[in-house]
Amino acid sequence: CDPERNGSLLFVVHMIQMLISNSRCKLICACRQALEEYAEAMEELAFKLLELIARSLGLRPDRLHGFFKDQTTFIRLNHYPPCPSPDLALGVGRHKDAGALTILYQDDVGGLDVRRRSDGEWVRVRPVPDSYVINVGDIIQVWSNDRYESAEHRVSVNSEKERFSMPYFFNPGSDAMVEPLEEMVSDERPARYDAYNWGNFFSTRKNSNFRKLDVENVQIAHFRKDRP
Ligand SMILES: O=C(O)CCC(=O)C(=O)O
Ligand SMILES: [Fe+2]
Repeated sequence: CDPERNGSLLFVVHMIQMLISNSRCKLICACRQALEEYAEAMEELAFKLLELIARSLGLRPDRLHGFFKDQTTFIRLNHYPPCPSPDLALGVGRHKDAGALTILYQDDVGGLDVRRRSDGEWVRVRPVPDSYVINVGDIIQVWSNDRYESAEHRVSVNSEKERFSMPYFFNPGSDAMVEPLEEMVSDERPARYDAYNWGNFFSTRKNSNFRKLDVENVQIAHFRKDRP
């Protein structure tokens, strides 16, 4: 064993390790920067959508802004590998988005299904290039006292193609108490929900959101005043 040769081998290994971790770091930094820029653009869009929703409810355009001071907004990067038996597996189990708004980017593979209210059928959301799918979440359903509805959806997998999607979940601060807005409540249409704390609701929900459950996860229906 030649200590000099060993030393230079170790040096080469060390250099390779440095190169690998350096390029990994560069990749992570580039990815981080792209995501930060994306998040900024999404936030701008989310506030515009929030204003449109407020207007559609006859409210001041900035009526809902205050709830988003200490946002718990996040982005998820979803990868659904191909599955040889798509009938036996789901990419994401049925659920409703718990937050205020979801701005979903999906590639051209398709797999998002929305439950049609009239007959309970699952309907595929056809991917449209250069466009987003906007989900109204549970919070807007509650704020609007059921004028808006959070749609149930799921993701089916594809037998041949992998699929990518990137939802931006626009959520209020964890201290926010969610309840029907006073402007949405009247003698003819009393508040349909009791107030709940968003932070507690979300931490309970996210622990089991995407598993196939025998029992229903926490839902806004549990806060309905007319629940059985
Ligand atoms: O991948 C999708 O199209 C939707 C994913 C989804 O519903 C979610 O992450 O909440
Ligand atoms: Fe979702």
